[in-house]
Amino acid sequence: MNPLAPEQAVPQTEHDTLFTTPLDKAARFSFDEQVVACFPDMIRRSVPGYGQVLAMLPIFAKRHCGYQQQTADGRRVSRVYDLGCSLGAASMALAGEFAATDLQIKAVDVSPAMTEEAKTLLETHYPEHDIEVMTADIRTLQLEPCDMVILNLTLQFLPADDRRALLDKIHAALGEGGILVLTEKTHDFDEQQDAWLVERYYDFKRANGYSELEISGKRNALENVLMTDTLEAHHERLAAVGFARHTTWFRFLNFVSIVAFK
Ligand SMILES: C[S@@+](CC[C@H](N)C(=O)[O-])C[C@H]1O[C@@H](n2cnc3c(N)ncnc32)[C@H](O)[C@@H]1O
Ligand SMILES: O=C(O)C(=O)C[C@]1(C(=O)O)C=C[C@@H](O)C=C1
Repeated sequence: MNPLAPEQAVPQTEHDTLFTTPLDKAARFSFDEQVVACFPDMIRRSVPGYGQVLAMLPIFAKRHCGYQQQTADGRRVSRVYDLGCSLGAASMALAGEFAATDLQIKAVDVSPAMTEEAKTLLETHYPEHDIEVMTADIRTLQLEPCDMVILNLTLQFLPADDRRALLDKIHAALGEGGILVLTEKTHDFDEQQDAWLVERYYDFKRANGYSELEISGKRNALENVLMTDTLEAHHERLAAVGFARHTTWFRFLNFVSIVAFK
């Protein structure tokens, strides 16, 4: 995939019209069938830099995955976890750049509507690749030894108290030299700076065709569902978990991506 044309990474599907009519104020955002149907369009129009981040994943994998893992049938592969995989866009970005025999991907999501569709998409596009799609809660899932873990916009949906334990588990599963790529929406400590970033983020959504009603409907539905940390809190937590180095390699408004090295 060409990082300069990352829109190729995002499959084109149904247009996101979920918040075009006023909703019950208490309706919580959930990754159900309705979201699945328009998810690629929703995420492309809602997350600044989504395509660019996906496009860099195979580039990072090629530098940091050293075929360190052994499969049940004795092959040496790089094992990658895609945690909170949704429709498997990150897995797809990786599979597209690796020979089928070099990589083993474990894509996990707690939403059965997501994993059902992810399975179909991955089997259709990459029938030869070793990709397992699992419906599971990543908080209780046991991780096998691995070379790379992707948390692309997933940690933000876990209860705050569960985030550290997941990162501890990832750190323990990664082999020496392995990496975690952590992409998140964040907020800024400074209220004024935060307000500016949030306003420009809404401008980004407006520029992508979302109306005021859709923007406020989504904001209400995400309240207490998507809970952001500051960039500093992410780095502090990664340090506490024991990652030797961690660097913010991408930032676009309030969205960031960090790579952490075991
Ligand atoms: C914004 S989406 C992730 C997007 C995806 N990684 C991508 O690159 O297209 C967040 C996903 O995390 C999943 N999720 C939230 N909590 C989870 C949990 N405890 N275990 C597994 N998946 C979870 C949701 O079901 C949803 O599909
Ligand atoms: O914060 C918002 O308004 C968003 O739409 C962000 C976000 C995310 O970061 O995951 C929220 C839900 C959907 O998964 C797509 C994008």
